[in-house]
Amino acid sequence: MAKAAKPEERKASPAREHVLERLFETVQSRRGTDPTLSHSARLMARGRNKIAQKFGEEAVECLIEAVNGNRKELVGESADVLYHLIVMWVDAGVSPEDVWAELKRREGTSGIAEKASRPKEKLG
Ligand SMILES: N=c1c2ncn([C@@H]3O[C@H](COP(=O)(O)OP(=O)(O)OP(=O)(O)O)[C@@H](O)[C@H]3O)c2ncn1[C@@H]1O[C@H](COP(=O)(O)O)[C@@H](O)[C@H]1O
Repeated sequence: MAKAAKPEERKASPAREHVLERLFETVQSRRGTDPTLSHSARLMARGRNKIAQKFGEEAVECLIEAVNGNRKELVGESADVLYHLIVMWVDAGVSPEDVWAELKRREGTSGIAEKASRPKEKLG
């Protein structure tokens, strides 16, 4: 009988990672296409400020659902945030691999320890 993987040996769900990568590829393929046929193309044609504004709006809607304890709505708003974040990555030339690499670089470093290691800001 196969042994159950220890928590540290368990791989991240492939489906979770792949859906974001597929979405990235889809949005990237929409760049410069007909904005009447693709919401992503329309959003990117409206420019970086509009993309950033939409991301900010979706993030605020997401945090409102979290604060209000609306689990189902939080799931939907989270999907909106991720979609708009991916549009922002495509527009800025950032790839999912860039972000995964940064997350992997941080693996195992506590946020508390990282903050404590920062150079102290000078006062006054
Ligand atoms: N995940 C999404 C996704 N989430 C949200 N949205 C759209 O985002 C829009 C948000 O509506 P809003 O009124 O807030 O935004 P807006 O139309 O820019 O409005 P204003 O700022 O002008 O007021 C809606 O049209 C949603 O359908 C998405 N549109 C596309 N995707 C994914 O992107 C793929 C490619 O889509 P297209 O680029 O449309 O082909 C799709 O197959 C999906 O997988």
